[in-house]
Amino acid sequence: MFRTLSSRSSPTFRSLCLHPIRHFSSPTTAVKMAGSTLLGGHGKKHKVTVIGSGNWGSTISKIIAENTRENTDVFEEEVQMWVYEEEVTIPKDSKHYDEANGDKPQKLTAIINEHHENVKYLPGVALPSNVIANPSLQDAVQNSTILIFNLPHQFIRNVCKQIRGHILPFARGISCIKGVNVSDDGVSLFSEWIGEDLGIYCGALSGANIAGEIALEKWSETTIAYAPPPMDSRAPTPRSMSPNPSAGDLPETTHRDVRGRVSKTTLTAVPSEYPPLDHKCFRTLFHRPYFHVQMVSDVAGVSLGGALKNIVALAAGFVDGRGWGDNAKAAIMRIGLMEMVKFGKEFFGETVQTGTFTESSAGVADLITSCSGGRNFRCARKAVEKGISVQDVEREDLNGQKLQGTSTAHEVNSFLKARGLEAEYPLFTAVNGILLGESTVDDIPSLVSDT
Ligand SMILES: NC(=O)c1ccc[n+]([C@@H]2O[C@H](COP(=O)([O-])OP(=O)(O)OC[C@H]3O[C@@H](n4cnc5c(N)ncnc54)[C@H](O)[C@@H]3O)[C@@H](O)[C@H]2O)c1
Ligand SMILES: O=P(O)(O)OC[C@H](O)CO
Repeated sequence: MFRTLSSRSSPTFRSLCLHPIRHFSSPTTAVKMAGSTLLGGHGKKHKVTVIGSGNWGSTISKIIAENTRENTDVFEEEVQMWVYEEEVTIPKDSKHYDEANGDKPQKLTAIINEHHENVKYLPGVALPSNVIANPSLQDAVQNSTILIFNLPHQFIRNVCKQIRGHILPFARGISCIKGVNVSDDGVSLFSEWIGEDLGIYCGALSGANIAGEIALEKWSETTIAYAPPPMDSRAPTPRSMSPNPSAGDLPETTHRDVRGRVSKTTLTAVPSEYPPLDHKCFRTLFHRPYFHVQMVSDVAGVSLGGALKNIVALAAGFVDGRGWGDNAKAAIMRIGLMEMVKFGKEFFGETVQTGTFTESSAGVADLITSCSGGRNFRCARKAVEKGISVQDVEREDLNGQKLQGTSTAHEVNSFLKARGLEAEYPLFTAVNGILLGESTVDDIPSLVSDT
């Protein structure tokens, strides 16, 4: 059913492996050197906005604000964080609970700006005071050169609609969203969808990144995929400092999309008054001693890893909830990883590197962590244990946080079904069938068996 993956020693395998950019031996030194020596000396600084403030959005805002504070020659210290405004009651067990206010609901942005804590989506974690919660999308993105998209994928379309025409034409994005966009035309990644919709270049961040652990500064790794568009590396940065596989002989305003085609989006170059937006700059923005960044250029592989592993995590939760133990979970991960690679190769072509799935944090590592303790896994496990739907568990247990696996399973299934390819992806198909009540967990072994 599947093509066999290349053996470790084969040239094909070697050429597909990742070649991370290794910059410096110590993370702290890296931040300092990159900020003061390599990126500084430009007239303007980058302003950063994080669009989204959930569990991961708040954690990423914390990371970024710590780094903008340490690199004020490159970035404006203040980080705007767009918050989907809601009225929130501070929980009684929170240190910010105030007897005088009691259970009176308050605006989430006001709570964050006063107490420097997102009491609803990241309770108990102090945010740096340079994270500014902003309920206005258009105000939050104004004059920002770096836009970090970090919200559940079901909301991104509406958010992009609201900011279109209100961002700098030369802004650049990083999508931290784990999901895929399916339409009649096919399947697209949020990084490419955002880029095309807003007329900017957008890379992707994904990894074995359970937000709660990183917010507590427990060590983890992540992968950032960013292929700087040619016009950015031509103007301010010597080519040798900005690895750029998308360059070549393209005209000034064009670049290659994640599938290796010449993009229809016309880009505006980042003016040379700003420090160059390249791998070093993004590493400086995201890397912390407890959050290690690997820079790559495979945007499709990184985005697909983050999206598709959520379907596999649901399957892992199903078999765990059924009480089948670690062997069954390992089988789910093995089959899931193969379907992820197959999907990437089949629909995103040769630009997708197998090594992104098999070697990076955005691939196999995220699969393992998500199948061990992620929300999709936990909710699916509980649903089977209690005999209720995954959506019911999500509503009851997650306090407004959103699962990405359920909608991704449906979206990927409708894409495969329309092409008559459901049987080629038996695990993805089984998960969708179980969510719809058409199959049971007991059916999984026979559904995924290729013998
Ligand atoms: N939480 C994690 O551990 C984690 C880690 C890595 C990646 N991710 C990915 O990050 C992305 C963001 O997830 P999260 O965990 O930060 O979110 P979340 O599930 O914790 O929070 C839900 C967010 O959606 C917002 N929201 C609710 N209704 C909305 C609306 N109508 N319009 C816009 N926003 C609305 C809420 O305000 C809240 O910020 C997802 O794609 C997720 O897969 C999450
Ligand atoms: O909690 P989940 O299932 O949304 O997964 C969280 C992260 O994506 C794990 O890397």
